[in-house]
Amino acid sequence: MITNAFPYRLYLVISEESCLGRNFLEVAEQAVQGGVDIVQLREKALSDIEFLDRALRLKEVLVKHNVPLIINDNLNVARRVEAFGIHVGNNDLSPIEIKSQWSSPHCLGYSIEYIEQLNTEKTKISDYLGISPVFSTETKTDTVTEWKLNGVSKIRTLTDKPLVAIGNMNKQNAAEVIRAGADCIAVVSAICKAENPVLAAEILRNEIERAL
Ligand SMILES: Cc1ncc(COP(=O)(O)OP(=O)(O)O)c(N)n1
Ligand SMILES: Cc1nc(C(=O)O)sc1CCOP(=O)(O)O
Ligand SMILES: [Mg+2]
Repeated sequence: MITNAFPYRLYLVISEESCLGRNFLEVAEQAVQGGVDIVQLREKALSDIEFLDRALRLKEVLVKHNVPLIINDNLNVARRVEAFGIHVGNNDLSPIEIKSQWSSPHCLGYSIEYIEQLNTEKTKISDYLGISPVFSTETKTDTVTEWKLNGVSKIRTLTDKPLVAIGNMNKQNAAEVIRAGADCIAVVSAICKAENPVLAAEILRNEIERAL
């Protein structure tokens, strides 16, 4: 469920390469203008120095709009950029390590790929959970469980943590995924590959709001 610590509804996960050759900073700012209220920088192929450079530039844009920055996977970059938080999955630095190395109140997101994860210490100490993936997607293919709507509902019955739905989320399915129990919708393609990222974010935001 939504908390004061995680009040976000529309979550952009962005990388330079997802933006079809456009400037990713402009795409991020347009997304925020359309209603994105939290942004994750996910760069899988850059060096730490390059990742840090992109993160610093993105943070400069987001700070103007009071929108928090989450860093994917890389705790060094997250610390150096003084990010709001970090998102990790089962193949990354463990949430327990992160909490011990980077004190609260930083926000820790953790991907849920197996139902059994809901009973673990890693989940208990995380600030939000990524439902990974709700629907399979070409953007990330090394996934395990396609949760679908009934998976979202099942996870909802087992935890009060804020739930972020990710994986092929778009304007056609956002409302039903919220109604199934997600609190927040995370997207790459639906905004980064949209002809008009402002409009794409506005439509997604409206779909979310109408389902609440
Ligand atoms: C909001 C959100 N949810 C899930 C993920 C996936 O994280 P992970 O499982 O660590 O996979 P990679 O993104 O690192 O490939 C995410 N990034 N964001
Ligand atoms: C970054 C990420 N994580 C996923 C997961 O399942 O954990 S799916 C994904 C990519 C989502 O991209 P799109 O909105 O283009 O489907
Ligand atoms: Mg990861």
